[in-house]
Amino acid sequence: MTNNVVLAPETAVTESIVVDRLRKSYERPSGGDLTYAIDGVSFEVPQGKFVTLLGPSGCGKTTTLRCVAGLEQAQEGRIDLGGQVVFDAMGKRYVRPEDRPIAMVPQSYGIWPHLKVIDNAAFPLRYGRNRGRAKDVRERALRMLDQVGLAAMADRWATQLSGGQQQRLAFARALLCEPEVLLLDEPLSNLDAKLRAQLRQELRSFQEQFGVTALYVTHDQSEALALSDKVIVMNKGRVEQIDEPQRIYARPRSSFVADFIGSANLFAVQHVSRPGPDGGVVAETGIGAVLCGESAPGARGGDGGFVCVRPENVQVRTAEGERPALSDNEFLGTVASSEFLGDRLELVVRSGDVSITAFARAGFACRPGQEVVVALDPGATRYLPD
Ligand SMILES: Nc1ncnc2c1ncn2[C@@H]1O[C@H](COP(=O)(O)OP(=O)(O)OP(=O)(O)O)[C@@H](O)[C@H]1O
Repeated sequence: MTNNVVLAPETAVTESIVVDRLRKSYERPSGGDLTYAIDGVSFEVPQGKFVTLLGPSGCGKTTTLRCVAGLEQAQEGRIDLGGQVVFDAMGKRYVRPEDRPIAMVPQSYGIWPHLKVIDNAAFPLRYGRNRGRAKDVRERALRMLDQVGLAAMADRWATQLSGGQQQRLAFARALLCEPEVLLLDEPLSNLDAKLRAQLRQELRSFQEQFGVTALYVTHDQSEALALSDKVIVMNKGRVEQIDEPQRIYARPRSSFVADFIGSANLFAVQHVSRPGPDGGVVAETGIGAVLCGESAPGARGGDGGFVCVRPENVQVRTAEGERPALSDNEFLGTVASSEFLGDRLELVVRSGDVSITAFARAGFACRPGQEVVVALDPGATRYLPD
């Protein structure tokens, strides 16, 4: 592949990033079967949006981000940034990282230790893609440092900053590149939990203020849900689901997504009825017949799949009498464990050979071994055909 830096003509752009059927394998030094680190990854990010690549270690998030940056080349697929084709395996087009309209904030901040804070911030104005355009380099860098709360430390050595301050400096420097797309590879992972929560909100508000498109990599689901306009959930090199955070949580498409995001009860299904016009099904499970108000795409009548219900959508009440009356989606069970979490109890109830996790109010009186009735809210109970 040649280092062709000729760009396609500008077109009307609404998508800042278009990734189309990207496939990449790494060569194995010891030989053996080729496996794809990313295998047919496609997604689009509209201008000014914040989109997160989320998934477990090794699922291909960083490889995808590095392909967008131009630090890796895929064997198949195409990437457009800001309406320009920056990579096309078929057309043999590859634009070098320094010629792409991007800035990258790596996990380790990428701060130059031998430079003062101000010179780190001013680096892209002096040596970057837009060098020579800015006359008032120091003033512009100072203004940006002021925005991220570091102006008073401008003349310190960069190594004299705390981790959180270095992260802000890395962010200021990236924004001074005036990128179309900001690429962030787990930029908060070296910070403690409290600082992470504070900085992620700051990061989001800077991103919105500057109107830059952000592609963010994390394996931390709460970070992804809190920050993103859309989340791309990846598993084994493939995209499992692309959706808004609320939909990812409430309407997972697969048992993998349901299990990876938050906690979920997943009951194996022996047999399921054909979905009705509203997507509802009746699923035969180890606890009996469960009414599911919705099905994920691809559901048909037949065998297999899972019922998915979040613990907050399971109600628990004390079983009254020897044979308590049960309505639809109510099941008799025995409390296996009860944990006090401050604002609520987390209960595990055994029903048949199935364990159901539920939340109850902190004052709910129950003890292990006690008989209870669990009720699954049909509107929040979902059938996943995978
Ligand atoms: N330079 C490389 N050479 C060989 N294999 C690699 C290389 N980089 C990544 N891989 C493999 O490609 C797969 C995807 O890796 P990648 O770093 O993209 O995953 P990730 O989702 O970002 O993981 P993490 O959250 O741990 O950083 C993994 O199986 C990994 O071992």
